[in-house]
Amino acid sequence: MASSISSNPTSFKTNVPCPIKLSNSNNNSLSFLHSNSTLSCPINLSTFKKPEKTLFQVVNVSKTCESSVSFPIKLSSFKKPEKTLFQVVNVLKTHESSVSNAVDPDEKIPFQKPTILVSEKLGEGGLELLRSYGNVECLYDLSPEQLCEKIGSCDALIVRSGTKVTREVFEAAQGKLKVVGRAGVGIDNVDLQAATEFGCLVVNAPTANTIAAAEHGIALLAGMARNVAQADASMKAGKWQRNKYVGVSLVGKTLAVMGFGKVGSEVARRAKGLGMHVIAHDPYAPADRARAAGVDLVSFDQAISTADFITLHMPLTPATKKVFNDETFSKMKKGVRIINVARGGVIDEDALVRALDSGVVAQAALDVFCEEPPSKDSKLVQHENVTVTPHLGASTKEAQEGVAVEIAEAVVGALNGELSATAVNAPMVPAEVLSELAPYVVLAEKLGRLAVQLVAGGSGVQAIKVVYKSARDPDNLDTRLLRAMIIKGIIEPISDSFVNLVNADFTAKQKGLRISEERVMVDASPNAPVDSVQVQISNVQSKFASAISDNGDISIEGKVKYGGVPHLTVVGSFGVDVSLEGNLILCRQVDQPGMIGHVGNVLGEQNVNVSFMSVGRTVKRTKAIMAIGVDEEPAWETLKKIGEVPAIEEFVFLKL
Ligand SMILES: NC(=O)C1=CN([C@@H]2O[C@H](COP(=O)(O)OP(=O)(O)OC[C@H]3O[C@@H](n4cnc5c(N)ncnc54)[C@H](O)[C@@H]3O)[C@@H](O)[C@H]2O)C=CC1
Ligand SMILES: O=C(O)C(=O)COP(=O)(O)O
Repeated sequence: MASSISSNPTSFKTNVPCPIKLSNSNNNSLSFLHSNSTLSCPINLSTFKKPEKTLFQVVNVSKTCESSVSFPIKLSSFKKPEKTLFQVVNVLKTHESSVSNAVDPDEKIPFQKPTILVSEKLGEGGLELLRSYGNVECLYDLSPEQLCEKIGSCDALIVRSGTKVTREVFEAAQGKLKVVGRAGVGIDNVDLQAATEFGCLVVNAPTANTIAAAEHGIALLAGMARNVAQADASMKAGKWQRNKYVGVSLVGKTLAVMGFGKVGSEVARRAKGLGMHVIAHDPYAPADRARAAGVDLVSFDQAISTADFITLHMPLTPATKKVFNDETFSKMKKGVRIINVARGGVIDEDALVRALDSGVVAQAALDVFCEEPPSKDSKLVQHENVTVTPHLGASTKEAQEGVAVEIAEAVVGALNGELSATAVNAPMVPAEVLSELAPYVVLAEKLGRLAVQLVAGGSGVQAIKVVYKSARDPDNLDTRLLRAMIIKGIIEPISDSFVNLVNADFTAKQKGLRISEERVMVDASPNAPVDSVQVQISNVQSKFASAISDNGDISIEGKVKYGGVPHLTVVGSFGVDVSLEGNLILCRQVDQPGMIGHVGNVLGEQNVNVSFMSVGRTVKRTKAIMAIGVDEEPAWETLKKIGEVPAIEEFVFLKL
């Protein structure tokens, strides 16, 4: 008879402040408790070999922690929280012990305030909000070394464009850093790949400085056209040079907006108000949005070759790096004027100096530079036809207050484990979609968790297929969030990886998991985004043979029912209906009267509370599957007794 108990007892997440404590919840087991019950790790001490050393070993493990250890152990003070817990469990597994007097399990665990490092000047409104939630440290002008030294004790980091958040920073954080907040738009100063690998969420504040940047672009455009900065400097030097500073008019001139996003479109609107003819180039902007603004979307070459003024508003990406270079300057109208309020790196600065010297570019007005601040002897900065500002696009009082509040809200939300609408390295789901998907997120994680526990040891999970059935058009179903949660459910029970929305796809790839998805339209309620979710694992054996469907895969399916509760509805070829709460026992039995009572009695005698029971069968009086929801984890002896009921052919205990 096949039987099993899940061998990996851990289930935890660390993207919230996570105080844990060890407690002897009864004479025979040691439990990790967690304040918001996401961590639950009962360890059966009867299997340990050296009882007296257990506690000592745990303390030794905790010496990898920065501060001295006392019970309760605070996971948040460890350098690698997710690894630490796993290590502790491993140490405990090598011993046999009962730890008496560890901690009172009923003792309340205080909320530990997260540490938030603010490395650049942030508006007071945002700081206030952060202070009401965590311990805020404002440390400006840290060197890269100082930042790496400091980051190991921080849960969140808030930066603007001046702090380079490199791979070294994430490495130095050793898993402690949960979120980087960019108080602004451009995230080219954050190593997103490294953040993703380390499961660190990156959020930005994409809207609050749009108008400030657009207004600065217009200020540079008008100021450059009329030589305002040069004339001012000349007068301050005691001169009166009216003939030297004759400008050019804007009205009737063609302005090419490169990057028709938030800032670009606001610049376009304002330029039209100045009487300019505005064209734009943006490979990803919808033509109808441009048309509605009275702007023609044109090709890159058309834009740069017809414009009198070119204003840059695209992000710095590998595709846009140095797109303004010798070759593209040579295609421009002689005497063109360029404004850059986007990123210095989109221009080859040496090539721009050459274009200015040759007169192809008459003037440039630059707020941003490849290297910030640029060197004091930069030929570009010193060029007499160039106007410069020290990255001031977002620097208005209004924008800075707005950005500070926007980022503080995003960071606090992320520390609370909420999904962020401004995440840049995780599925970004609009708030209304998020609330609609929330119950399915729980269902997805539980189905992943169940499916992987059905795999027989040594099978090696590789190919996973997820089928979403929905009454809605498959193209309107954004499944990224659900896929990530299924991956989390699959990976966490079988490894020491900490998986979150940020690193789910990356971790799956690293572990060699191939996830394919299918969206199927079915006749169901259009009010629900999803009718059912099915998880199949191919090419594996199951420790519960009945979970194998007709096509040879482990297959389980679930639905969200009755006010948002996730239910398991299909196991293999058997229909069942059991809510996915607590733990689950699946039994295959000969379909005959009295089975529910029999098994219920065995559990009742051991004081295991049955929360739900459901029987599913394919043919009457042949085989049936009984799904039993239990609040407590039954002792091994109890499960054994279930297995000894003559009509029961196989059973499995699964932890949700
Ligand atoms: N100087 C400053 O203080 C500030 C600078 N910025 C910078 O301005 C830029 C634009 O910001 P937003 O408008 O808020 O971003 P956005 O994301 O709303 O717009 C960027 C637009 O560029 C387009 N784009 C992408 N690749 C392109 C390419 N190869 N050619 C042409 N267009 C391309 C995108 O499709 C998008 O429409 C960013 O680089 C941002 O960092 C933003 C605020 C302040
Ligand atoms: O938001 C952006 O992209 C900006 O460039 C603004 O940068 P800052 O926050 O002023 O350092």
